[in-house]
Amino acid sequence: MVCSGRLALGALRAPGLGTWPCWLRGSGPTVLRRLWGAAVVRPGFLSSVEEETLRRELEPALRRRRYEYDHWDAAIHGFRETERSHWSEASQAILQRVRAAAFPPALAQLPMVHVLDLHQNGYIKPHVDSIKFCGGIIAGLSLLSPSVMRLIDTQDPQEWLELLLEPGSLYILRGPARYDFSHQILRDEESFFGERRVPRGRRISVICRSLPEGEPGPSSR
Ligand SMILES: O=C(O)CCC(=O)C(=O)O
Ligand SMILES: [Fe+2]
Ligand SMILES: [Mn+2]
Repeated sequence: MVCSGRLALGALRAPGLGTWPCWLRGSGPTVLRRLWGAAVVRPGFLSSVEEETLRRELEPALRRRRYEYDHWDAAIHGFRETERSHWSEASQAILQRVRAAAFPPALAQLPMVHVLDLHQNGYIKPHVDSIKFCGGIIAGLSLLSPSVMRLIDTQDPQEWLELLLEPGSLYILRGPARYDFSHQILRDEESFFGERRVPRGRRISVICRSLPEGEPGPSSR
């Protein structure tokens, strides 16, 4: 699915596409060219049954926790989170699909999956994931609420890209999108994708990451 004529981004042509897809918008052709293949969204990656499978499995563990707000220097506000290594068979199959879509077969991955529950008034400030805890690829599923993820070039704030993350979508950040740009999730008041208002409700993300570089993979332990 492409949305022709909506982007006003000049004559940029993505490989294999007539125009840029309608879930990405950016400051201009340069950023789109730089991040093509590095910041990827796959809308409808999950079926509604798969989304419901994950949600139902995660809800009990999340509900036991309280939303956290009070860390003044923290990147994330209004959230609760958990990490999970044991999953039902149905969820394992879903996560296997995510891993296959996002990671080259030989790349070592963190066995723990990060589950982040953002309250409807929660948000994520611009940050770059620490290289101590995260390798070169981040892959996240979004459940429940749509949201806008904004990437900003850490060297040049004029260069930005926005990702529209619908429930059931998968996003992948790698290469320059992982290291040269910060990422954030907009708070409800600022949650617009161009002209389009994207009301932010509660959002759950399920995030797989590759192993930090220099960290011995499971096979070499
Ligand atoms: O919720 C997301 O999809 C992103 C979370 C994030 O940026 C992080 O935990 O570092
Ligand atoms: Fe992050
Ligand atoms: Mn975290």
